[in-house]
Amino acid sequence: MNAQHTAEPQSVRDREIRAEQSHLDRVYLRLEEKIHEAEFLMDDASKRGQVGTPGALAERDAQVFRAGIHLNRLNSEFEDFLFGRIDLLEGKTGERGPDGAYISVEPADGALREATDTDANGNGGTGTVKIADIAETLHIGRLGVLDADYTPLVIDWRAPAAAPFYRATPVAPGRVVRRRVIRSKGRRVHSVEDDLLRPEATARLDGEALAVVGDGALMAALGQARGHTMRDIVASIQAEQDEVIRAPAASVTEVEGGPGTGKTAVALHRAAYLLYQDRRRYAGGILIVSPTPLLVSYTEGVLPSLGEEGQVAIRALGSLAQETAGATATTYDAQRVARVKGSARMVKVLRKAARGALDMGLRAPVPERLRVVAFGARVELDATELAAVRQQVLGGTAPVNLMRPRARKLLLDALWDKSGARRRHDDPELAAELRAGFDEDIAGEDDFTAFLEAWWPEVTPRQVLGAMADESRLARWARRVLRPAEVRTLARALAARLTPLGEGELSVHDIALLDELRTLLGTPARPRKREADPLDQLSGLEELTTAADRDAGARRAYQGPGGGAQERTEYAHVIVDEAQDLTPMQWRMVARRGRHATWTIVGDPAQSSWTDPDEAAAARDEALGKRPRRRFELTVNYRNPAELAVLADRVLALAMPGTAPPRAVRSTGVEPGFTVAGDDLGASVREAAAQLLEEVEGTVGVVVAMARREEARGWLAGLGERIVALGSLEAKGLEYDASLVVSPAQIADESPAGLRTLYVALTRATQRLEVLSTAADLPDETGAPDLLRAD
Ligand SMILES: Nc1ncnc2c1ncn2[C@@H]1O[C@H](COP(=O)(O)OP(=O)(O)OP(=O)(O)O)[C@@H](O)[C@H]1O
Repeated sequence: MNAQHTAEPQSVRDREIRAEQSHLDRVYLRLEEKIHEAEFLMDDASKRGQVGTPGALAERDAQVFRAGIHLNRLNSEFEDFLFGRIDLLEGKTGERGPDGAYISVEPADGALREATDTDANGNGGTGTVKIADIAETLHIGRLGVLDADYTPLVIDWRAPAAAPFYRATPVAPGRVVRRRVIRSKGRRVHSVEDDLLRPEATARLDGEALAVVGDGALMAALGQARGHTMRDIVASIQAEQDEVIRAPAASVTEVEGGPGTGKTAVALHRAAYLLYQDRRRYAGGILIVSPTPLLVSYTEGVLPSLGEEGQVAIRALGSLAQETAGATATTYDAQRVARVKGSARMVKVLRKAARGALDMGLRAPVPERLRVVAFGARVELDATELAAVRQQVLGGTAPVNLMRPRARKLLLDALWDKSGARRRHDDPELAAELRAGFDEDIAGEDDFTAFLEAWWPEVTPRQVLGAMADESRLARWARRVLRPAEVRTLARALAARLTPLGEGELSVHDIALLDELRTLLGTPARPRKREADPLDQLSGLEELTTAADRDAGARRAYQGPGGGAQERTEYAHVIVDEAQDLTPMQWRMVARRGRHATWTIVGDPAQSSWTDPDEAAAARDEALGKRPRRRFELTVNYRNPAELAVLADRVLALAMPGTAPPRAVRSTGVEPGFTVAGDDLGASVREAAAQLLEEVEGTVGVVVAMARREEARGWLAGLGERIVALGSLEAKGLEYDASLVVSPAQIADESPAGLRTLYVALTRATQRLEVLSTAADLPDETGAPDLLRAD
C-alpha cells in the first residue's frame, strides 16, 4: 500500500496541498450555502401556523425535521470532512450514478494509450510508453455534496462511485490511476498521501504529469497514538474490509478474523453503509450487540463521526433487555456460574420454574380450596381437584401469565361438574342457559375473583429468578437437566445476590434468563394511555395537539435510541460483535430482537471465552434459522506490531492448534518486555505500569485475571487517566498503546477457556507489551513465563 515515490520535492507537496485546500474551500462555501438553505426551510416551515390537512401538516413536520437532521450533520465538526480523492481513467460506459459521478469500474478501451516517449515528455526518443490521461477526479468525504449545478464536489464514502477508492489495488486497479488520502483538521488541509496504482503508465492530468506524494496513508493512520475511544477508519479501509462493509444486506453476513483485523471497525462502518444504502428499510433500526459496556463506550463515537447515530443502538449484552425487562447489569458471575446460566439447558429449567412459581404463594398464600355458592348450594373444589385443574390449564401453550382466562374457564367447568347441575336438564338449550347463568353468578362473586388472583397470580421474571435461589425447589425444576453440583452452584449464586422475591443486583448472565422468562410468562394487557407511534407521523398527529408536541414527536422519530428516546424491541438489522462470546441463552435473547432482521456477525473463535463452542454454535444456528449465509475472512492484523504478535501466536498455537494467525503488517523494532514480580505484586504492577506510561504517549491497559480486577484498580490508583485496570474478560475488543499483562498463568488457569482469554489479553497493544510473571508462571532467567516461551 505504500506509495511508490517518496522523495518528492517540498514544492510539489506544497502545490498539491494547496490544490486540495482550494477544493476544500469550495466545499465549505457550498456547505455554508446549504446550511443557509436548511435554516431558511426550517424557519419558514415553523412560521406557518397550524393550517392545512393533517396529511399536509405531517408532511411539513417531517420535512422540517429532515432539514433539521441535515443541518445538524452539516454543522458537525468533522475532523476530516473530505479525506480522499481518486483520479480515474475514462470509464467503459458513460452511465452516471445519482451523485453525478460515472459509475463504471472498468476503463474504456483505449483509455490507456501507447505513445512514443516524445509524446510523453517532449524529449524525443525511440521507445514507446503508456499514457494514462485522467478523465475524472472524484473527492470522497463523509457526506455527499453537490455543487449548485449538480456536479459532485464530494462523493459520500458509501456511494458506489467511491468503492474504487477502497477496492483498487495495483493488481486490479480498474479505472484508478492515483488514490490520495487527504488529511485535514477543521478547514485546513495538512497533508496528502498518494498511492499510484498504475506505476507502469505515465499519468497526466490536464496535460501535466500527475504528482505522487507521501508514504502511504495506512501506515500513517496505524502509527497514531490511541485515546480511550475508537476512531473511524474511513480514510483507509482496506479492500478485504470494504467487501464486508458493502456486502448485500440480505440474509446473514458472517465475518471471522483474528485480533486487530478490523472486525469491530468494519461492523460499525457497515451499519453506516446500510443506512446510507437503504435508509427507509433501516428506519426499523440497527442494533449493534457488544459484549461489555467498556466496548460500547469505546466504540460509540464512531457512528456519529460517520454522520450516523439516530437509527443505531449500540448495546452491551447486560443492557439488551433494558426496554423489556427494565433491568441492566454490569456484574460478572464466576465462570462456573456463568457456564450454568448461559447453557441452553436453562430453557427447560426456566420453563418448569415459570410454571412452578404459580404454586409458591409469592405474594399471598395459594388457597387450597375453592368454595362458592351456586343455586343456593355450596360447591367446593379441594386441593386434589384444584391441582388437576391447574395441570389441565398448564397443558396449553400460552405464556403463563396469559393463561388466567383459561384457568377461570376450567375452574368454572370443574365447579359446574361438581354442582351436579349438568344432570338437571336434558334439553341442550335449557342446559346452556342454565350454565350461562351459573358462570355469571359465580364469576361475579368477589370471593371467586379474589381466589383466582391468589391461585393464578401474575408472576414476574424477577420473582421466578428469586424463587430459583432455593436449592431444593431448583433441584425439582432442574431434575434430569442439570447435575446436582450445577444446581447447587446456580442456587447459591442466585441466593447470594437476590432476595426470595428476586430483588437485588443482577449479573450480566441473569439478563438473558430474565428475558427468556419474560417470554415464558408474558405480560398481561393492561389498559394504558395510548402513546403515539413515533415512527408514524400520521398516527402521531392524532395524539399530538400543539405544534410543540408535534415537534417533540417528530424529533423522537428521527433521534432514535442514540438520542435517548426511541427504545425498540425489534430491529431491521442486527450486528453482533465478538460473536464468539455469546452464550446459548444470549443468542436466544439477541434472536428475539431480530426475528425479521438481516444480520451481520463478526467474531473470532480463537478469542472465545465460552467453554462449550458446539452448544453456542447450535444456538447461533437456531437464532439465524434458514437464512442464507455469506462468509468473509479478514486476514491482516492492523493493531499489533509483528514483534508482539509473535508472542500471541504462541498462545494461539496452544489454545487452538492449527489456527492460522492474522498477518501483522507493522513493525516497531521494540520487543515485548518480561519482568518477574517481587513479593509485593501490587507494587510491581504499579512500577511496571508507571514505566509504560513514561514510554508511550497514549493509553495503557493493565490486564489481570478476573479475580484480581478490584485489587488491580487499587494498585493503579492515582496514576492518571491514561491508564486502566481490566479483568481479562473485560479486555475484549479494546485497544491500548501499551499493555501490561499480569500473570499469564493465572489468566489461563481461571477457566477452561483461559488460554483463549490470555490470547485476547496479549493482543491489545498497538506499541508496547510488557508481561509481569509471578512464581506461578514458572519464568525462566529472562523473566519469560513458561506459557510464552518459544520451545
Ligand atoms: N483499514 C484500516 N485503517 C486504519 N486502521 C485500521 C484499519 N483496520 C483496522 N484498523 C485499526 O486496527 C485496530 C483494530 O481494529 P478492530 O478493533 O476493529 O479489530 P478487531 O478485529 O475487532 O479486533 P479484536 O478481535 O481484537 O476485537 C483499530 O485501531 C482500528 O482502527
